[in-house]
Amino acid sequence: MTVCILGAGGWGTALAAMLGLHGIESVLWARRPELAAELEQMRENRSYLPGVRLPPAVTVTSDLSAALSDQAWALLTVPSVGIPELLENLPRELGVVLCAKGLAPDGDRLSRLAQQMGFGRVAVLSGPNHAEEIGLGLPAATVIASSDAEWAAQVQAALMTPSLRVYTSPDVVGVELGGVLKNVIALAAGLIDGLGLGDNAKAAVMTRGLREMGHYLEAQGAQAQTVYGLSGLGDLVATAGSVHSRNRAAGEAIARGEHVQQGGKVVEGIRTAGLLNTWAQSHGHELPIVRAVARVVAGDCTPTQGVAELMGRRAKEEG
Ligand SMILES: NC(=O)c1ccc[n+]([C@@H]2O[C@H](COP(=O)([O-])OP(=O)(O)OC[C@H]3O[C@@H](n4cnc5c(N)ncnc54)[C@H](O)[C@@H]3O)[C@@H](O)[C@H]2O)c1
Ligand SMILES: O=P(O)(O)OC[C@H](O)CO
Repeated sequence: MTVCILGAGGWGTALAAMLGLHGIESVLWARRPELAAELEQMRENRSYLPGVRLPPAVTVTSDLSAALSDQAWALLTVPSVGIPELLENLPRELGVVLCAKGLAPDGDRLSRLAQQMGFGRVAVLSGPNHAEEIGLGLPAATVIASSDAEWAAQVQAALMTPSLRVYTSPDVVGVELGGVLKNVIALAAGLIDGLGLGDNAKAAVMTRGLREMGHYLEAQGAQAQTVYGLSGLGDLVATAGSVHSRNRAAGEAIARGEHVQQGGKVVEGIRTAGLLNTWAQSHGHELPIVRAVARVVAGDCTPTQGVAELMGRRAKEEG
């Protein structure tokens, strides 16, 4: 079989390269013909994943219908802002595996958006998976979540290789939102790094951040234990502590007073922080770290003021 991957940024390229390393064929769709041509020719995605070779088993195209030819399902690896438009252009009978770690424009889950748009088979793929490492074939684990267990098992079998261990889960909400929220907490961890506040502060922000993730996941109907799995705690650890993470690096850059460019490599946590903060305020929930990050990235307070606000919250039980 040929795995269909829609989106030729770092993540789509890494998945194609990893499958190719193990002799599994894939077709990688890039929206821009010039990027597709460059990838086909150079066998490397120098803009989004430099240093990772595209094995011969990877075919690149900018023709969406050609990429979808004879495909029962596809991995959607474009950033969350591009998902609505991409879904619009896909046949509703296609099984869609959402790989973006962000939210729909109205703050809802992308998997719910796909269902509302009429897709019958919807899954999410999420876990501690830096493209830079997956693309080189370094060992990693991830989770495919869908309410359709039989189909999830098919996708699991298609993606499982000696370098990627794929688990299934029925908890779409929990797996999807773990990957979404960890980006905001990783941004907070980057702010701590950039301010030079030390390991204790970073441990505090990650641990209290995990609690916020759990609070939000439960409010959205996720299973309680999912936040402690690969897509929650696992991805938080991988992202908040990584040299590869764009979210952590963005926090560090903001704390140093640098401008974070939007439009290059995607930093999902920036947009997510605002959407989650709006939700928390309108629904009367406390997500203090999310709120602090949202305020900092919106320019409503400085990183130092954000930390002071968190430290000055009322005394309470850990819970
Ligand atoms: N990079 C990683 O390590 C990684 C791992 C797991 C999940 N993710 C998630 O995957 C998603 C994509 O991340 P990435 O790292 O591949 O991004 P990236 O910044 O490397 O590349 C984004 C790519 O998407 C393209 N694009 C942008 N808008 C588009 C649209 N409307 N339609 C089609 N293509 C569009 C861009 O041209 C570019 O090729 C994000 O939600 C990210 O959180 C990334
Ligand atoms: O580079 P980031 O911060 O978008 O993180 C990439 C992946 O989500 C890590 O699992």
